[in-house]
Amino acid sequence: MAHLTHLTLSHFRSYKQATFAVGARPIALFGPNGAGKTNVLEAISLLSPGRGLRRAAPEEIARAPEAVGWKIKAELDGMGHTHEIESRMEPGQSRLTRIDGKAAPQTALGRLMRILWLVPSMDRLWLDGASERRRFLDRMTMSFEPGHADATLAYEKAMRERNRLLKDQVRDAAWFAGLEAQMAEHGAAIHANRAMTLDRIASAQAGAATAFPQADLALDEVSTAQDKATLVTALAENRPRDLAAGRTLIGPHRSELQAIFAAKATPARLCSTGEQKALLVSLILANARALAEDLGAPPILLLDEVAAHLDAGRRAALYDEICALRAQAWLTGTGAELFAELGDRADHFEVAESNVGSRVKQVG
Ligand SMILES: Nc1ncnc2c1ncn2[C@@H]1O[C@H](COP(=O)(O)OP(=O)(O)OP(=O)(O)O)[C@@H](O)[C@H]1O
Repeated sequence: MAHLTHLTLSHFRSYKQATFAVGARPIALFGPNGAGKTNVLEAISLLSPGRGLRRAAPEEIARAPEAVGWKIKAELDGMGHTHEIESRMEPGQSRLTRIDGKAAPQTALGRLMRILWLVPSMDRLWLDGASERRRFLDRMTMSFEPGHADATLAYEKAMRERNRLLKDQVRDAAWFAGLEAQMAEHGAAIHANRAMTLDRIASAQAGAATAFPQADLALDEVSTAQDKATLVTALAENRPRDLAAGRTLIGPHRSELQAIFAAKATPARLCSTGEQKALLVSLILANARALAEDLGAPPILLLDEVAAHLDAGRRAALYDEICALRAQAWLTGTGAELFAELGDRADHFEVAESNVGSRVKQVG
């Protein structure tokens, strides 16, 4: 079972310096608003590729007012192997990753451990714009296939260049054809990876004894060609419309992830707030179960205020399912509820703000 054993935060947001040791079982962080609970989860999320669960600019994370750069150090126990992971930023430099003392690309983190998260801003996932849902789908996809990140970056790079041609009204057919071939190649890979994710999630939901409602996911590809040959033709044919719009109007960057509350045949956006949250939890748990099956170990889960909008029955089911998964889940909450409901199935830490920055103290 892959889990963190130690976490040290230096000059990270509200933390000047904090170290804590944790076990493999769930970890409950409780404390008042602004104490620094989400900051801990964000630090862990920065041990995976990307900008973390707040999608913050790396320089914004350095502890104000001194802002001398920040560092996160963690020890990972991954099925018998231990690793030391460091993610840091010095002022004026870009983010650096080290694994076992050696510089490593961020993508190496995605292969070392899988981290999934649910944060309160995702409570609006089914209501907000399609780009949030694509991001959600792509994060699930990267958890199954870390190489999905490379395909996405390569596709976006080629698309940005094509968009520049469109904006500047350049009409060089060979130039367009070269970029469209790249977009089609990576776009087809993106589509295939996303389709594999939907299959994996559907079977993980169908085969599980869970109290959470099944969310049927589908990709609306109305304007999106799916294989390389069709996409390259569609991009070429769409050039006049794209030139008029000044940007690329078709491709996997426009796909829409649709979700249906299966038992009610209701689109997620029309469900109640609690039902929408339950669908999200259902997907995260399915993602975690599928990964546990693929890798032989569950992912690390970061669940920020996950209890919000869930009724008591669903909260109890969530905690039971996390424990059954044997995942190292990091949960936050402001009150005694988390303490009472998780009881001695979790290690409890009190987070408090002091004059030397946030503090984390184990209390049970
Ligand atoms: N770069 C930074 N430097 C110093 N403090 C920061 C920085 N970024 C954020 N903070 C502070 O960190 C504090 C803790 O934030 P965090 O989101 O972790 O709180 P929380 O315990 O999750 O609270 P809530 O229950 O309200 O969600 C906030 O008061 C915020 O102002």
